[in-house]
Amino acid sequence: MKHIPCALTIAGSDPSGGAGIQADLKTFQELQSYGMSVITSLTAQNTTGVQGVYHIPTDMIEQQLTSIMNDMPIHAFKTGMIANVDMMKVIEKRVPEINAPYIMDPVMVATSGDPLISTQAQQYLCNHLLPLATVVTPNIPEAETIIGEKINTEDDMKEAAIQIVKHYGAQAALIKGGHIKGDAVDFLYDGNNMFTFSAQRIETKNSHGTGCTLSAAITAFLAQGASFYDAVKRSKTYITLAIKHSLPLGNGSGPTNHWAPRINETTKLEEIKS
Ligand SMILES: Nc1ncnc2c1ncn2[C@@H]1O[C@H](COP(=O)(O)OP(=O)(O)O)[C@@H](O)[C@H]1O
Ligand SMILES: Cc1ncc(COP(=O)(O)OP(=O)(O)O)c(N)n1
Repeated sequence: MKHIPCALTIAGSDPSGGAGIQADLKTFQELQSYGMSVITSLTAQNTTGVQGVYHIPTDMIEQQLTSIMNDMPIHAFKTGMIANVDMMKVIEKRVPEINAPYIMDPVMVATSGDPLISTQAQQYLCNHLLPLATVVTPNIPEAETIIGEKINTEDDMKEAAIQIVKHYGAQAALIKGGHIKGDAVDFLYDGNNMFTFSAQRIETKNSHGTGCTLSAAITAFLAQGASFYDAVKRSKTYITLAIKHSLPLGNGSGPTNHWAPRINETTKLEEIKS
């Protein structure tokens, strides 16, 4: 039987389907990796913001992980919303045992401005989980929180990527440029080289879940054995298409379109899946 790439997400649930676990599983499926999930928190949220949160007890988070690890292969995994230090301790213990590329989306605050993790958890994430990450994918506000400095320019973004690798010990850092004016430019530093991934900015308010979707795509491609560079390049193509065809749903910031590569863009689909 052909190798079946298996990708796992450890994250919070977004019942409106644009971000969190739901975005991750849709992305894994679209990009042809088998998707699995461990749910850390249930949020009540929609395109306008977060209305409520219920945290899954840590022993149940651990049990979900155990069930998967005892029975299923994991070729790459990502984390998203990990709301508190106790949850982080469970994940920290399991990362070395999973022994696969670890993509960390350091989710802190939703685009709506609603906080998704506690202040102590932000600190713990920087000091304990970041050093375990194969690649960490902060947006600009998250990168600012990690390094404790403002980021205003593309040079600041590159400097942040270098600092996160050198100071916090992540193997690679991808700083995403969604929250800065101009083209949507992301920088990847892998400890040796700085790579630039650029796309024209698409004028839309419907960008709910862009970060979750991008990191899930990187996870899906790394599960298939892609190199770092290829995984990020193909993921950037995917997220750009997903934003280009984003969906005007809800009264706030609508979701990206996870099936975008199938919309009259067959050449793009080949480009992503090759
Ligand atoms: N309006 C846009 N047009 C094109 N690409 C975008 C746009 N907004 C964000 N992106 C891209 O989407 C990805 C996620 O970035 P970002 O929005 O910064 O993350 P997050 O959702 O974590 O805040 C990045 O590749 C970024 O460059
Ligand atoms: C459950 C959950 N996890 C993560 C996020 C943040 O998603 P992100 O892709 O960073 O984008 P926005 O939703 O902030 O646009 C979330 N909202 N919910």
